[in-house]
Amino acid sequence: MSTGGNDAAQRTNFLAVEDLSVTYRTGSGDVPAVRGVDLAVAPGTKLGVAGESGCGKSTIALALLRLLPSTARMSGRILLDGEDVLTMKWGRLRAVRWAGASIVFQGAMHSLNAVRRIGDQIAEPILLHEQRTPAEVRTRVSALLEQVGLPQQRAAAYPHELSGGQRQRVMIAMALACNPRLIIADEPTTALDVMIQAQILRLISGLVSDHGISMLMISHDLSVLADTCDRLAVMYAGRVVEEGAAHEVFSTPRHPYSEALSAAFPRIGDPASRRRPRGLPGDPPDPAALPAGCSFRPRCPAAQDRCAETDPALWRAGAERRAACVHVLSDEQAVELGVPPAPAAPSAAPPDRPANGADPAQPEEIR
Ligand SMILES: Nc1ncnc2c1ncn2[C@@H]1O[C@H](COP(=O)(O)OP(=O)(O)OP(=O)(O)O)[C@@H](O)[C@H]1O
Repeated sequence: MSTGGNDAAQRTNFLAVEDLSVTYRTGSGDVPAVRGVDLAVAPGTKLGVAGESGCGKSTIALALLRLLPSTARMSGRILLDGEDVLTMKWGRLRAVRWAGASIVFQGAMHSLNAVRRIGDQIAEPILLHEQRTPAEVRTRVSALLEQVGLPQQRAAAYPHELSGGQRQRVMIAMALACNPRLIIADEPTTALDVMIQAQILRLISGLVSDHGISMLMISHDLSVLADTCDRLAVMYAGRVVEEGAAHEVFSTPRHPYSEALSAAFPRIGDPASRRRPRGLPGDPPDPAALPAGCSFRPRCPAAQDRCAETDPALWRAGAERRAACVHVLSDEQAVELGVPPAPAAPSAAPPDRPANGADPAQPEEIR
C-alpha cells in the first residue's frame, strides 16, 4: 500500500517511510503492530498521524529513530533526507538523533530526569552534538527557554517545580536544541488540560513553521491534527486507511473509520462542532488475530459481504487522496482490481453516510 506518490515526489520528501512493518516478538506470539505503512513529509510541512490507542502510532514514532525495544523486528525503509535510518551505522544514527530529527514524547514528567536541573537537561544534546564553550551553551539554553515562553531563570529549576505545561515547553526546547530538520511530536499534549493543550499546540506549530522544520504529529484527536497539520494519515490496526489534505480528510472523510474519528472529535469553533460528539462502538482488533478481509469490517456501519473477502489497498479517492475501502471504487474499478462488485441494494448505510448511520442533512444539534 502506498501514500507516497511518485519517485520524484519521494526524492523531495524530507521523510519518506516506505512499506514499514514492525512486529513485536512476545512470549505469546508475534504482534504485527505496523503493517506496510508508507508516509511522506515534504520539507517544512506537517503530517498528522491519527488513530485509536493501539493502532501503531507510537511504534512508528519510535521506529523513525530506531528507539524500539530489541523485541521489535522492522522491515521496509525510513528515508531521512534520502538516508535509510534502518541501515545506518550506530555513529551516524547518534548524529541524526537530535540534530536530524528529534522527538517530543507524551508525558514530560516521565521523559525528564527528576533530579537534574532543566537547564542542564536542555544543554545535554547541545554538548553531545556541538563543539561549544560552556558560555555559548548557557546562552543557547537561555535563548531556547525564551523561544518556548519560559523565563531564562527557570534553567535552575527541577522538573517538579514546573507545571505540566511548563514541563512540556522544556521538552519542546530540548527537541529544538540542535536545530533538527524534523520534529516528531507523539501526543505532545495528552496529559495537559484543554486550555494548556491549545497553547502548547500553537507553540509547537508556530515554532516549526518559523524555523522551516518538518513535523510528524501523532494524536488520537483528528480535529487537533486538522487544525495543526497540512496532511493527515489515518491509521487503523497497524495500517494507513486514509491519507490526504488535513482539512479534507477531517471535513469530508472517505473511509468510514476516518468518518467515525471525525465525528468523535468535532472541531472547536466550527459550526459542525454544534453536533454532539459521537463515539465509535466496539474495540480495535487484536493485532495478533485480525479479522479476514478489511480489519475495520466488524465495526463498520457500511460493511458489505464483499468486505470479508477483500483486504483493501490504499486506492485513489480524489486528487492527492487515498482510502483503503471498497466504497471508493467504481464498479468498473472493482472489476479491474478483481474486487467483488457492490451488491445491487445496499445491505447497510450508504457509504456517504456518517459512521452511525445518521442523515448528514439532519445534524444532531446540542440544545
Ligand atoms: N513492546 C511491545 N511488545 C509487544 N507488543 C507491543 C509493544 N509495544 C506496543 N505493542 C503493541 O503494538 C500495538 C501498537 O502499539 P502502539 O503503542 O504503537 O499504538 P498507539 O497507537 O501508539 O497506542 P497509544 O496511543 O495507546 O500509545 C498494540 O497492540 C500494542 O499492544
